[in-house]
Amino acid sequence: MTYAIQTHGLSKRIGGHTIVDNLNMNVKAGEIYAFLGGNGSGKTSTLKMIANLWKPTAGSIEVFGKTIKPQSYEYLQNVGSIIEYPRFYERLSARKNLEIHQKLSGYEEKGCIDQVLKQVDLSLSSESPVSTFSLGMKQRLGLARAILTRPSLLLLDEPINSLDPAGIKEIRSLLIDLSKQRGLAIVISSHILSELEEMAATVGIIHRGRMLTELSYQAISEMNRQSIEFMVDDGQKAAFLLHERLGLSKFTVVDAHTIRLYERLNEGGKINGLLSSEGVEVRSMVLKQDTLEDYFLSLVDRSNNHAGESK
Ligand SMILES: Nc1ncnc2c1ncn2[C@@H]1O[C@H](COP(=O)(O)OP(=O)(O)OP(=O)(O)O)[C@@H](O)[C@H]1O
Repeated sequence: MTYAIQTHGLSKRIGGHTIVDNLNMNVKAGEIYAFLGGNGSGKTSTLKMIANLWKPTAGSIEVFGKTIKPQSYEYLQNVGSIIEYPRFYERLSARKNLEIHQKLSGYEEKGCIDQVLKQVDLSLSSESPVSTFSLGMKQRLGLARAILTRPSLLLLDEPINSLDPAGIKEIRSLLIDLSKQRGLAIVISSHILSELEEMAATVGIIHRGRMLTELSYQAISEMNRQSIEFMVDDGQKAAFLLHERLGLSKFTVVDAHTIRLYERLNEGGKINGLLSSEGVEVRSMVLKQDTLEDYFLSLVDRSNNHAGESK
């Protein structure tokens, strides 16, 4: 397995506060990786360390198998990034901004500016000053600049959160295309789960500087399953009946009164009937869609409770 990024025990302390805490991140080459976490959870700080804008306090980072040192800058030729807000020479045109970037990075390939402008759908506005661009256009120009030198890894810090739904859709399909066409690994940080879960092969969830979990797409799809949630007076007895009488196995006992069933969803009435006839009181029966959002919130809850206990 080739990894675009692996961090090992990565930590950052500033002013006595640990803002990235022993973080292990694993981004495979060529995949889209959603880096999810609430405000202030440490996403930008992590990306800054991967881009060598900040030095870690502890731990290490490998990019395509090479350990990053404070003086390593060559690897950045292979890394495009938009960290925090993309800044441009506002009075200059989009094309001029890209020409300057091309010159500074020493990347000579002819025609690449036209190609990326086309890819981000800015060909028609390429001669207009950037100051006349909407936020969405600036985000797209930022992407054009980040992919201009044909990197194998893109680091995008919240590239979609300030866009309207149409803009989000556009950027999302552009990123999926880029990843497919160029085999780019893309790390996208966000605090909006629903926008990323459809496109990401892996999701990493960060909270208070710690990686709570990394999930594959397959695990995510399983999480997006439909289920029937039964609220009952006796969860154990209900579970016994489901298993022994109906031969069901795809269910989870969430707590003493809650059972979530993932099979034979069109037979809810019949199952309800059986439970009742065997003396289990069914208080409610609801069709549910588990989402990554639910999972994320439960992980954060668990982590908060754990932090509370260890104080
Ligand atoms: N230069 C700095 N000096 C001190 N503390 C900082 C600095 N930069 C960030 N922090 C703190 O580190 C924590 C993590 O911030 P970071 O910007 O990495 O989070 P984030 O997940 O990107 O948040 P957001 O989604 O709001 O951008 C926050 O508590 C923030 O206040």
